[in-house]
Amino acid sequence: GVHVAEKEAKRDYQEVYNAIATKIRDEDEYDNYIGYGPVLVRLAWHSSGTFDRNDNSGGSFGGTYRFKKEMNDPSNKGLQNAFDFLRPIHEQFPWISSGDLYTLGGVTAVQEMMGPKIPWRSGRVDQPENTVPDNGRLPDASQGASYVRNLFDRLGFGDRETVALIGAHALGKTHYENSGYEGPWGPSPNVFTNDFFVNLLNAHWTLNTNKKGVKQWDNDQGHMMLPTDMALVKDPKYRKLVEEYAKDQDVFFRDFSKAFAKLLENNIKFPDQNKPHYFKTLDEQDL
Ligand code: HEM
Ligand SMILES: CC(=O)Cn1cnc2ccccc21
Repeated sequence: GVHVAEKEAKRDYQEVYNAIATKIRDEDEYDNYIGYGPVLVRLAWHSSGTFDRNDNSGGSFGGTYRFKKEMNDPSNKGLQNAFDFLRPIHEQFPWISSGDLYTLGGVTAVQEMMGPKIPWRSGRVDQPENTVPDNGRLPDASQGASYVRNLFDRLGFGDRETVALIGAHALGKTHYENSGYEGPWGPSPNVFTNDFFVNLLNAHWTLNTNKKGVKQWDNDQGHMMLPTDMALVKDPKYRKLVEEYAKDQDVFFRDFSKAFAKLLENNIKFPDQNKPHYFKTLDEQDL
């Protein structure tokens, strides 16, 4: 059922944001100097994307990613890097819940990669191991548009929110050892832009079977797209939205911010007193 967040305690969440942001800035060598930003965004998404609106199960509230059943979900391969990155932050701030930490990590990463401000509320409460949702709720990249539409409908999202959210694939890269897909990163792996949409529309894409026997789309500049990425330009309704976001990064940022905040809060009811935090970036604080 829907979880009720606990009333916000007198805590300095900007301090936690700053610790995460400073660590992202310092540990820049990870993944061939892409850094930890993208994998932190993926952890926030995967810890929230288990939500099912049909029975109000899953979602970020209980911080259940910390348990091996969820951590070892094949869909979560590679996210241990984000978990290990956050461990010293959790030791420094033991009062923060796992669910709050995993979602705050994604918010910090988006903002420090020059993405939009993401409003964030605290109050998630760690739940026991017997509340871990089943594996298999996160999306399969080999599928087409109708699969994507159904999966995001289960998460409570329409077409506009779905296309905006997948725009996060402007960040980071795919890794053979995690998902069986591989591709050098896109034009801006650790700076948030609308490049994913521009790329989808402008490049010439060829469907190949890669070294792991997995089908993926490659272009002549060495970039790649997943089948579910390509579905966004094959489906006419999705394509309209891709064209809109490729033309206007501000509209993409506005829609991404709303949808990402909603994703991280799925299945949670927050007390009115828990106001959304709009965190300052390190640059805005001259740190
Ligand atoms: C149809 C929906 C989606 C599918 C099938 C999908 C699938 C994937 C796959 C296969 C990877 C590569 C993982 C690896 O090999 O390391 C990946 C990476 C990534 N995904 Fe998605 N994804 C989806 C939606 C999303 C959403 C909604 C977000 C965030 C809002 C997101 C954020 C990311 C990020 C940031 C990476 C790069 C991670 C890194 O560089 O380590 N994805 N995704
Ligand atoms: C930047 C780009 O389009 C490369 N790319 C395309 N699809 C992706 C999925 C996950 C991570 C990176 C991805």
